[in-house]
Amino acid sequence: MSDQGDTPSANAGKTVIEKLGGIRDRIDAIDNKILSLLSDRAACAEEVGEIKRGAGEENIKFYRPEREAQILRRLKGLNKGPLADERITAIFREVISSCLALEQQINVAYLGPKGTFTETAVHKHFGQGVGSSPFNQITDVFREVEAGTADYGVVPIENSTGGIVSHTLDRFVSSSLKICGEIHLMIHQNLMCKNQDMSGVTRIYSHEQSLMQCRDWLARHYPDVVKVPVASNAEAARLASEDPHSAAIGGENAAKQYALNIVSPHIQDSANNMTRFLVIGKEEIPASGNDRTSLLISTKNRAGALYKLLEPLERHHLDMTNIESRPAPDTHWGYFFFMDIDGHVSDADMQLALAELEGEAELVRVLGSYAKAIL
Ligand SMILES: O=C(O)C(=O)C[C@]1(C(=O)O)C=C[C@@H](O)C=C1
Repeated sequence: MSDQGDTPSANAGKTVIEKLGGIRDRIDAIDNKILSLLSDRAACAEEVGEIKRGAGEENIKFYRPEREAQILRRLKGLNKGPLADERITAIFREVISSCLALEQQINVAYLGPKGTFTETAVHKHFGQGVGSSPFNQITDVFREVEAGTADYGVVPIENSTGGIVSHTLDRFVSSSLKICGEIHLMIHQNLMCKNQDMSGVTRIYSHEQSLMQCRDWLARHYPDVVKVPVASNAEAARLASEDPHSAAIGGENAAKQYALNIVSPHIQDSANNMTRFLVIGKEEIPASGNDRTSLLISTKNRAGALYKLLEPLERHHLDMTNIESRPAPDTHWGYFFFMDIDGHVSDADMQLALAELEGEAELVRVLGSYAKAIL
């Protein structure tokens, strides 16, 4: 069959079956090429793994998030469609994840239980090739990584509707772990129950953040149904799976996990409901070319203290994208500030600003420099 075998003119007069047959032949030939190229790529990854192992250096890293970010960014830039950037990124994420698994199996601890948005974030960032284990508390995720039982951890840090996750911020104060990456996940909330519809349902379970994200929709559609906050959306789904008079709000994963029917999809009040997650680990990540740096700074509670912290950033033209303050109860310092700044800690202007900040603050700790989320 020629390459042009199924062009409109070549297809004229053919039956639908014949036309489809021609295109399917082409798809089969393309799949054969993709398979062969995937095998070549996987063999390269095996070679990379051998070189890394052979280098004999302690702490050599198989997982290289900055390199992964560069690959995905480059391919996203080259993509001309018709597949959306998001799909191309997801496909190549899986390819890289499977290649990494040939080099080394890595384990990721996350805020569970199974079926939460954090689990979805783990696989959005690491693909399906990693091992993942759920833990009930944010502090448990930190502990697993600190103890070396898990290589990395994933925890939520902020939601565009619900705001900051203070447990995560506070835990950095007592931890020496680094931030190795960030994940942005669009959050779609769904109403789900055991039956095909909501008749007979008298209560709706969900995490309080999710209830908040759907507050207006719930007030419009189910003003008289009792809303019950529980520890996680997955727990809500579990409860709804055991009681036909209950429903739950959560992600598709939670519905799948507990075999519930989604009776109303995408019920969150804001179309741009996004949660940001952090990847935590033990190492510092080299620059990828488009990075963010997170700082933990403590200062005495005196007039103008915050202004003094911001001055060095302005002097060195650094963009601060986020700042959060938290009280520091057991110290004489007064406040901790968590800042996100565009750039990498190895950049010259960042180094100058950090040196000046150290002169102003009681404590300046770089929590990590890491590639910005790709999509
Ligand atoms: O370039 C490397 O260091 C690799 O290990 C290869 C590879 C890849 O498949 O492209 C795999 C895992 C790393 O996290 C980054 C990239």
